[in-house]
Amino acid sequence: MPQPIKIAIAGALGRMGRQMAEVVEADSRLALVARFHRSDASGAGLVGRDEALAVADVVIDFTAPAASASLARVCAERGGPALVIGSTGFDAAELAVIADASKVVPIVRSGSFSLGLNMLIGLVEQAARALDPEDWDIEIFEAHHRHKVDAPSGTALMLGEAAAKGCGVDIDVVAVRSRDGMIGARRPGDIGFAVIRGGSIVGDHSVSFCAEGETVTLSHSAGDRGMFAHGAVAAALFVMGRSPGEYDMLDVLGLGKHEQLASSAVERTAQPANNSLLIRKV
Ligand SMILES: NC(=O)C1=CN([C@@H]2O[C@H](COP(=O)(O)OP(=O)(O)OC[C@H]3O[C@@H](n4cnc5c(N)ncnc54)[C@H](OP(=O)(O)O)[C@@H]3O)[C@@H](O)[C@H]2O)C=CC1
Ligand SMILES: O=C(O)C1=N[C@H](C(=O)O)C[C@H](O)C1
Repeated sequence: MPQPIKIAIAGALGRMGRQMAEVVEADSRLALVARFHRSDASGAGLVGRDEALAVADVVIDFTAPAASASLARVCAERGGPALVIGSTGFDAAELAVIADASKVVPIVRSGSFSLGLNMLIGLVEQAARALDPEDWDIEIFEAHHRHKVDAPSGTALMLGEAAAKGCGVDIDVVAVRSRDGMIGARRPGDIGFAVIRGGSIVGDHSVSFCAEGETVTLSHSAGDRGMFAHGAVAAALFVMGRSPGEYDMLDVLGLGKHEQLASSAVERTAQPANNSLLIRKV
């Protein structure tokens, strides 16, 4: 029986931090060795960040962009541990910090650790490739709970990138992230984003392809945060002992640019698991 992987959880008092602790504690392949909140907070089962990093093999981080970028920098400076980052809402400078850190430590970062959502991304790219953007307008919709602070969601942005990739265009050129007032007719080839926030919605996303007289909609609805946590566990198992680099959920699922490397992790995740759903669908 291999030694359990030592996991530290950042943002331990957040919605995902609390969910992660439950899922990690229930998984015999993992040992929850530390939970930390803001870097110097302690008490109530929490330790300081540096203490947590000293004892962990992998840190799982669902916090906020600045916190995740700073955590990645610190992990790189100390030469570990490996990181799984689920935070969303990064700007270019923060992404550059994470990319730099990934030259020293392995990092899995994804705007969604949902298996179904990552499958949807492939379907969206395929549909966008098949449908002529002159005839089929692409519109992305997302809905989240009232506490969410970034928009569009990280997932909506990933879906937009997939659609743009399928169309062979640059998302930064075609994205329309807000509309208000006399904005004029829709420009052919634009990819629009629409956002709602309310109540306790865990996360709904859809991508509509709208033509004259017909609309095709691909959608995903998250029912609870547990499945994000199970996806993050699969990412932690994948990233443990991996070479430095920035990986995403497609790599974890064996479908990404590091496909060859990923296949061994899929075998590892196929050990006795409470995330068997994930394995069956890989
Ligand atoms: N990739 C995925 O599959 C998923 C990603 N997410 C993303 O994860 C992130 C967290 O979501 P959620 O758990 O709902 O959010 P919460 O606000 O519930 O939790 C975030 C936690 O991070 C802490 N935090 C915020 N800023 C900092 C900082 N600068 N330094 C240290 N700690 C900080 C917060 O502390 P405090 O309360 O003191 O501010 C809080 O404990 C979001 O970016 C969200 O979009 C969420 C679900 C799934
Ligand atoms: O903040 C959330 O809650 C979520 N955030 C992620 C995102 O921005 O896409 C993933 C999920 O939809 C929940």
